Amino acid sequence: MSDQITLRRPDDFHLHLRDGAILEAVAGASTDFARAIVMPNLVPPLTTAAMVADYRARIEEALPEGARFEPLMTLYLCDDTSPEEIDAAANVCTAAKLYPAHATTNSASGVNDIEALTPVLERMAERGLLLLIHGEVTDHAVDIFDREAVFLERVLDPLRRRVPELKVVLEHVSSRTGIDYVMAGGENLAGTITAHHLVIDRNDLLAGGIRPHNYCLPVVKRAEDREALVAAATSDHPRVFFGSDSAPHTDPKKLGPCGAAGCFTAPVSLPILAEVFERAGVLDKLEGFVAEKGAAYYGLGANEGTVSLVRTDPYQLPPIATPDGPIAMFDPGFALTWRVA
Ligand SMILES: NC(=O)N[C@@H](CC(=O)O)C(=O)O
Ligand SMILES: [Zn+2]
Ligand SMILES: [Zn+2]
Repeated sequence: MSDQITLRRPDDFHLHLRDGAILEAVAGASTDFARAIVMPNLVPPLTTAAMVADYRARIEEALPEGARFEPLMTLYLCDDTSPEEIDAAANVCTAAKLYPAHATTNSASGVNDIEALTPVLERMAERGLLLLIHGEVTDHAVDIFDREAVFLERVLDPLRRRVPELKVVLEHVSSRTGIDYVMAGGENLAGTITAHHLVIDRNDLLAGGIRPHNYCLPVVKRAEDREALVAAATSDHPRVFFGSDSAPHTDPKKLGPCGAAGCFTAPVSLPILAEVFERAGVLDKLEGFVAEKGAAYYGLGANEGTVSLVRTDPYQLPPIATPDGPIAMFDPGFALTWRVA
């Protein structure tokens, strides 16, 4: 049993850094990662290349002195996005993000008519921008636990047939159906998996008392779904890789009568992943999941340098303080025994 793991510096292919005081508070929490795909669901959302460029400058400003961390930027697609905006975005963005309108946090300005977006998606394919997707339908008649599976047949499959040359990432895959679909999807479809979807299921959200800090979207599902995600993450599949979806909200936002969706995982992601891969008996595959496969799919070079994890006495991390209240650290339900050196 090894007591140290050294990996090529990893990437986080789905991260929320927020803005203002929360950005200040959390920017330093992701700098074990060399790069991260930064989500555009701010208030207001980043619907133009100019807004993205300004936000990128605010992130650089908020990073700790000397941090080696490259934010990879994304454009927020809406019904009004034009192919010309894609041309402009190609200079500052790595990808564009599709939120079905009202699917998740700050998605009210997302896309209502996805088919009408086809010329925009075609331009993205020409420009080499990836399409990142929050893959849930918003139809109230569809049970929330089925919304990812229904999205695949109603929305994603037709979209991929309309624009087959577009590189797509189904983000934060949460179900067996979803990950099976990704793994069978061919070379222009990939999936990201979070740390929290690998360690909690809906019992951890709802059994024995409701735990708002375990509430995220897509909502965590059955144990068998979690097991399918662990099997995929720890496999050799080339297009399944890590995106934390670390999504900080202050406790006043999480604990109200209509609590916000999102788990703050950035500081604990790597220790949780080490535990998951160790339990699966494949610690040697962790580097592929966090530092190789995603970069290859995105067409990015491999990172320079390494990060080490060392085995340690069980520990927990405290919340992060902000002027608007604490941001609780995601609790995987077991004590962490790996620490970033
Ligand atoms: N995952 C979440 O539960 N929340 C994210 C939005 C998202 O990624 O869907 C957030 O911005 O808070
Ligand atoms: Zn999402
Ligand atoms: Zn997210």
